[in-house]
Amino acid sequence: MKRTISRQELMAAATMLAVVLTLSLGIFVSNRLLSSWLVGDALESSLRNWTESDLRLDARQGREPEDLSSALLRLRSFSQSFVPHIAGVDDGTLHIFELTRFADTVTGDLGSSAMRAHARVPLVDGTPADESGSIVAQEIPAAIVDAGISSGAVRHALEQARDGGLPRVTVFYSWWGAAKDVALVTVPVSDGSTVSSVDLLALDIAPVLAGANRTVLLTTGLLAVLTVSSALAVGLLLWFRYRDVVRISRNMEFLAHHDPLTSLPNRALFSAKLTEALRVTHAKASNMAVILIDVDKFKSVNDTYGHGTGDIFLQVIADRLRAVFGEHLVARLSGDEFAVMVTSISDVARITKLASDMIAATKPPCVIDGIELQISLSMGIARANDGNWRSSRMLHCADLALYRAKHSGRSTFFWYQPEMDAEAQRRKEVEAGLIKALKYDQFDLLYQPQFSLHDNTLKGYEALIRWEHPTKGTISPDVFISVAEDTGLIEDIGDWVLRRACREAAEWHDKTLRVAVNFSPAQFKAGETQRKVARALEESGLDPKRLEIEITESLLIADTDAVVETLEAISSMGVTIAMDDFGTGYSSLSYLNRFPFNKIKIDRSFIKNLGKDAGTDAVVTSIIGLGRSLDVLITAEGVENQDQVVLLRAAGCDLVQGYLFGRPGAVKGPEVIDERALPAGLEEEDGVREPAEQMA
Ligand SMILES: Nc1nc2c(ncn2[C@@H]2O[C@H](COP(=O)(O)OP(=O)(O)OP(=O)(O)O)[C@@H](O)[C@H]2O)c(=O)[nH]1
Repeated sequence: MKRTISRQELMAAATMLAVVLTLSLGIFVSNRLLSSWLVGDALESSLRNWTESDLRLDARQGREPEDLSSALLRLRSFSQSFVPHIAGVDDGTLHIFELTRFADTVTGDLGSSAMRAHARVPLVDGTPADESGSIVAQEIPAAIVDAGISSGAVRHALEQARDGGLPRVTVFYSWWGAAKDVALVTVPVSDGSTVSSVDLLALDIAPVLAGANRTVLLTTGLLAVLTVSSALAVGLLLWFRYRDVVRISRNMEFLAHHDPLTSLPNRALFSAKLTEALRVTHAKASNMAVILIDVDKFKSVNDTYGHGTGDIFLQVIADRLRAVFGEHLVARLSGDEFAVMVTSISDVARITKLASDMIAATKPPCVIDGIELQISLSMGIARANDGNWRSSRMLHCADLALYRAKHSGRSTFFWYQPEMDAEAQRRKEVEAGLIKALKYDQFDLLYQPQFSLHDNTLKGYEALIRWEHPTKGTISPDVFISVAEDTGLIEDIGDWVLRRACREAAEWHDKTLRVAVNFSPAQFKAGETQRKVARALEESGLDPKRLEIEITESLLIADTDAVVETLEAISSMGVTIAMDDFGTGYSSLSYLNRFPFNKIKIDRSFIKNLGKDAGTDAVVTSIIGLGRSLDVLITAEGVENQDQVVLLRAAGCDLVQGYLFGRPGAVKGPEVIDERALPAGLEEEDGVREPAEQMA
């Protein structure tokens, strides 16, 4: 398969090439410089250091020229004053003498075989150079060339010497920068005004080189080691950097498509895969499904145990999802929302089985830092069974099914059904209607009386909201409160109820009657709610003792200090705090410890079965007993017949509320219970249930 070279690979190759070139250049330059310094410079400076005193003219005239070579073998240095000394003296004898003398004094170091050749090259009279600038001399002596010096080098040396001046040493270098073992000494011989000839000495400088080369080799080796190790270090650094860059870009790539907390694919990746899978499904005319999963009451885990525990909780849930849906694509879409794409299974029964398995997998509790947390998941499933499905539609349909699961008691799953679209549409309309209702003041309050069973007197009313729709008539809170909670409109609606109830109660004729107002957990804002209560009291002038706030225990599931502090602040104003729907929650008794309630309202589901079921009787009796021992008033709601009243009174219940005593309506004057007037066994009329008495 043809592979293209990546930019990084090109860069690496270029870097390696640069390193090799730098290395070679470094070795060459170091060799050259060192050789030049150790050999050439040393020899030349020896020449220059030669002093007149070294050249004492204790003439031994007549010495044979052939002695010259042995004398020269001892060549050590030349003197600047060498040339002047020979100037003007008989060329042959004195010059030989001088050289001999010179050799006698300075050649000790080079050894007996140092002189490879010597020759004198007379320059052509007056015309040292031809038109081309080359030296015109007699033939280049063969002995010098044979000694290993090229004729070009000799010619060059002659050219330099023809201007006179000092003797000169030329050292030759190999291609890789090391000095060759032969050097050329050129000595201009002057007759006073012009250089008449040049003496050439080819010297074997191997002994000099032997020492120098050792140093050169050592230094070169050192340099090579340094260069190689620097190159390796640079290479290593470059490699680490490259590896980091690759790792970072891989991490970035991973993070762009995955959730860092659970390492599951994120929404972007899930949507892309879903789109692709739908395309394939369409092409193959097959089926696929999406399961949308939401953690139930996850906010309370965060609120109760902190976000750290919440994070671990999410990781545990992700692990359980992986365990059950291992073969399928599991993703975390947002906070506590996950999704699974099921492509390999298409029949409804098997997908349903998967969902049931997942619910079963939530049963074992999750233990985090010794805290046992129960996992509860709600799921919505949508299946694409034709080519018209788009990813957004799939997710939307699964979401509708999830909504149904959430509002059907949670910890369950629902399949998407086409009628859910109509339900979603209805909720949208309700939402739009609620916005208008707030704007055009379409809400109204009805009041349901609460009587004391001790003295049969009216003690107060519970305020219940109604929506007087201009075209649809009266709408029960059952229809719109859940929409208001889902959309956040509950805050404005709750505010309206509180202010209106306070204002109207302040105007009641009987200033001893209390008014009870329901607070949805969705409208309760720690730190803010007490300010709203204070403002409503201030605006209305209602005595705080006449106001009662009813909350449900779900508010206390999130047992944050802030919630308790807010309740305490409201209580300290003199307002009564009642726990509504007692007995329907998770572990009701534990919540009574968290805040000192003034009143507990037994949920109507218990009262309904009172006298019919021994177990319910026992629960109601014990709740009333609990109220007594805690010194908390007990109200029974949903009282509909006299048998219930008899049993409640026998158990010691303090207050009653229900159709038997009055439907939600307008406030009347002072009332007492006329038990003789009460119809025995009053039931719900026309199958219409008593509207929810709270906004939750
Ligand atoms: N610990 C933690 N919490 C998160 C994270 N992302 C979102 N959340 C919280 O998750 C909560 C999700 O809230 P909801 O789904 O609206 O509330 P819920 O309590 O699960 O309510 P239901 O879904 O109706 O059962 C919010 O409180 C977010 O602050 C996260 O990464 N870690």
